[in-house]
Amino acid sequence: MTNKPIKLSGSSVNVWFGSKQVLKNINVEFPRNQVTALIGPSGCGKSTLLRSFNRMHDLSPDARIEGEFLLEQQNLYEKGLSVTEVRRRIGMVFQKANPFPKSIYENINYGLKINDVPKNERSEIIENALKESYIWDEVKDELQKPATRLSGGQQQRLCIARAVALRPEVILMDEPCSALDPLSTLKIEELIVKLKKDYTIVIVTHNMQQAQRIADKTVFMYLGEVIEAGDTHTIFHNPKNELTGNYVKGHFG
Ligand SMILES: Nc1ncnc2c1ncn2[C@@H]1O[C@H](COP(=O)(O)OP(=O)(O)OP(=O)(O)O)[C@@H](O)[C@H]1O
Repeated sequence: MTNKPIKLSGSSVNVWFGSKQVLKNINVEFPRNQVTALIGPSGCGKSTLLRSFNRMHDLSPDARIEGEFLLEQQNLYEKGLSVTEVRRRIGMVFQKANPFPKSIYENINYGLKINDVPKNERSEIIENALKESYIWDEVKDELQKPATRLSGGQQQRLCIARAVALRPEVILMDEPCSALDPLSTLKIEELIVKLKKDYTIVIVTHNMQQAQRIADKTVFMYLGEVIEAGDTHTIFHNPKNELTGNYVKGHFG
């Protein structure tokens, strides 16, 4: 198990949608500068847990959330802490790349604007974010082109660039490769492994090979609970819980 300090954690987390409880007494820790994979069968609550950390349920009237969510010492649900500030520090990348229907440049510029980054600093930040996300060489001559004309894999790397431009501390990724071909998937995986030098990454994935290729730590969830968490090699090759073993061997899910 890793000895890295904990960057992000959830304690005694319970979440309901209406009367249905979808997360049950979750305790989870994400080490700094590591990639942690959340795995488990469809509907077990992986996305719900991920989204709780950057307050994506704030606008769901039927969502009820209990527990403590900490980014280091910062309580993410503290009264007076704005959602914009939480999301500046905890970026998110979604399953389906979701560029705005604007130029490549503007896709990144927008977040800088709403976070009050001075205008004269933005071009350099945009260039660096595109470089950091392994897409600069492909788009540097057409920054004014609509982002929606990029391929799916390029759009996803642009969305990662959009997240890193704000210098978050954590990047949450919800099945970022599920809509991509194998080559684009490998590029994103390479990128994720590189990004962990600067960011703490939590990724939801259904791809067991992907979890083993990129995650330092893996958390197995089942029916709204964390069944087992540990270093990825142990979870896949020597799990303590029989349910974990059956899931990673593909016996259900
Ligand atoms: N906004 C919502 N309102 C009501 N129910 C919801 C909402 N979001 C999720 N749920 C329910 O919560 C449960 C957990 O869903 P969640 O998407 O977190 O699971 P998951 O493990 O990420 O699944 P998948 O792997 O299929 O994406 C499901 O039963 C789902 O229907």
